[in-house]
Amino acid sequence: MRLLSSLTPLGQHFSFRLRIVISFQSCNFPRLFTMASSEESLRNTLSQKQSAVDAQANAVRALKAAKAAKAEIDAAIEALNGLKIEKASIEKKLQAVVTGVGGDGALNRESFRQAVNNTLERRLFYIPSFKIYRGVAGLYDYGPPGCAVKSNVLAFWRQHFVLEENMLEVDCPCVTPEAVLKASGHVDKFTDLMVKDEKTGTCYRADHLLKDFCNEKLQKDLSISSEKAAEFKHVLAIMDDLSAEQLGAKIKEYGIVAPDTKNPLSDPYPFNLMFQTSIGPSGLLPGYMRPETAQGIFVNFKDLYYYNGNKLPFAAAQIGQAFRNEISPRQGLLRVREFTLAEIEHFVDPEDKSHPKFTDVANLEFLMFPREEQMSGKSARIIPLGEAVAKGTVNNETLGYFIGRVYLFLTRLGIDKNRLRFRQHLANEMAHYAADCWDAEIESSYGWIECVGIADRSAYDLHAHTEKSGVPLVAHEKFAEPREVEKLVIAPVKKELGLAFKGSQKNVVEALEAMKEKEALEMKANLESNGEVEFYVCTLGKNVLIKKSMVAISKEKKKEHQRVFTPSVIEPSFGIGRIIYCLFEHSYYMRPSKGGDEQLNVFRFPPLVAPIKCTVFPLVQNEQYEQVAKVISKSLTLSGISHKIDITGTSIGKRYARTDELGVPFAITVDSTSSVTIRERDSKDQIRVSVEEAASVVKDVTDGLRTWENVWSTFPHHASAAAED
Ligand SMILES: Nc1ncnc2c1ncn2[C@@H]1O[C@H](COP(=O)(O)OP(=O)(O)OP(=O)(O)O)[C@@H](O)[C@H]1O
Repeated sequence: MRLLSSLTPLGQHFSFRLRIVISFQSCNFPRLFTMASSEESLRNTLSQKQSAVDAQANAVRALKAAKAAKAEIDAAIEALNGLKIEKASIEKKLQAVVTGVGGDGALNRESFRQAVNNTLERRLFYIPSFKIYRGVAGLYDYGPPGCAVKSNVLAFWRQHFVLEENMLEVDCPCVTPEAVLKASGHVDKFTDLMVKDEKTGTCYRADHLLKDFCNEKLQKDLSISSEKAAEFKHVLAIMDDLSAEQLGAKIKEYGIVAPDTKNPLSDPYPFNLMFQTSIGPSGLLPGYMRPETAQGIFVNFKDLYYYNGNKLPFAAAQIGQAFRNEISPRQGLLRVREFTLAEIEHFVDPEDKSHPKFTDVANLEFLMFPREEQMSGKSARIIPLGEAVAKGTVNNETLGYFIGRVYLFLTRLGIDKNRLRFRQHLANEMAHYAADCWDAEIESSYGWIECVGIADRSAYDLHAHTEKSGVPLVAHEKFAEPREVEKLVIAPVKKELGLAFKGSQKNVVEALEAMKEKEALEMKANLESNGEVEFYVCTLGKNVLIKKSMVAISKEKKKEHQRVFTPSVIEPSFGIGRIIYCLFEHSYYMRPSKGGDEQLNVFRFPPLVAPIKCTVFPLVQNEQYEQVAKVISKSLTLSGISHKIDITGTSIGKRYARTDELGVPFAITVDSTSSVTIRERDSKDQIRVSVEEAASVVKDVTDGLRTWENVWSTFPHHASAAAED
């Protein structure tokens, strides 16, 4: 019994069963006792006791085994939980890798975007155009603060580029005759592939649907195999190479349907993005709304070159509206149908693309994403600009110079340098004539967005307009001494060619004249040895047989006084709306109100771009304070500082919150007739200055002549606006 009493509850359970066995057998003792001797009886009792001991020992062993098993089970459960945690963390990491943000990034991005956009629309930074008529997709109005930000961005653009680089600014019409855009290639090639919902007729950009499908699979479907993931990545990489047929085949293969209705889609077909019009009442002169401002500069090259004293290099610049009839405008200001472009066309000698001021930017270091690194699946990394040009990653110094200047422009506006990268175009993204292209991409809640394209377009545009207009858009290099040069002369014999090729004679003549020196000299050698040669005429799409009598090829020596050449063009092209939207996102943050019960919106715009630099508040509604506020307002006006007086009777805390939401960097509060406080938006710190000094202090800080830290240490101050409520 001692043994039993020392057992655990499980042991007692076993012992209970044992006791039943014992008592059952003891019921039979009296009858057995009469039939057996006392020895036998004792033996029986002993044997029964032995059985009981054995049973109890078994029970103890079973209990021990159960205990060991329980420990094992606990350990297994712990291991399972550990594995589950590890799995969740790997899932998060995978999500982070594919989305580029935290594991729950998609949700954060969306709620962040919603918060920014609610504030932007509520405070009239920008709003859908024609809202009372239910709006039109892809058209937006800038309201007062948005307009002010835009005009500040453009003013800084003019300062940073036109003024500091001595550029020639022009302003050309938006309505452009067809001939100009035919020459530039826009009439024939400025297209996107479109698909239609077969039932409703709603249009979509075919590549966007395929891109969205692949991205969604990669980002949200964690169950796809690594082979499938590689396939989707490959499709994304070759997207720009896909023909209409290939794009259509992929859409069918993946079962992509109309996103809004799930209806089947038509085959993709090209849609020209230009808005067509006709110029004048006759309707006989077709025209388009320009899709870019650049063409206005190219067609004026001759006059601008003359204006510049017939000297290269020089740059012309233009700010203006561009129009693109986007198939499916989306993402707010990022893809719209009318937008402001600021473009620079820098004309340079193709044989000398060095830049005298390259050393000014060579030491800049920032995120670059060269073509090779993209192809090998690596990430953008920080590269010194000087190194990128020296190693040939960036094609030439002038292109590199503009990349550096664009970096400085964007970061001074307030774009976060850690969310800005320069991505080189892949070979399939570049036009065949381009020497090199880099996009300044800014990361927003929509991902990485191309905001500035910086391209070396070689001589393509000027060549094209020379050819179509018949006006040579060329530059001259005058030699100090005449130079003897050997020139290749290709003289097709039109009579012979006409007899042989009849209607195709013109194609053959043009192809012969377009031969490069190496090809022409090879033809000459072949004609001399064989008398005839096979020649591929690209516009006919076939070989023709050229005989010796059909063309004369020679090299002649000539004295030349100048070199005539078509300049190369390096073009930085800024989408102002995209830059502004990214700036809104990079500047926005929320902070708790003083009581902590509310989240307040703030735009931390640098003074340079802030829509209003300063607000003036009389602390309470009172005649004397309002008079002081008017005096300060007058001196701010004289100093050229944009500002606003807020004399509403609301609490000072509410008025601060309202201006923080507009991104106003400074607030002057009139709380006496001799001195006032100036509060800085982000730190909420305040200094006390005399009424007479207030405007000049704000001006010094907004103009960047003094820092806030400097004025803070100079004037009496106190931290974090105790009186904000
Ligand atoms: N629909 C648009 N809405 C707003 N900005 C645009 C639009 N299309 C182009 N931009 C801006 O104009 C700049 C120059 O235009 P570009 O022709 O190089 O763009 P793109 O390569 O056609 O742009 P995307 O590929 O995004 O359509 C771009 O870097 C971008 O900032």
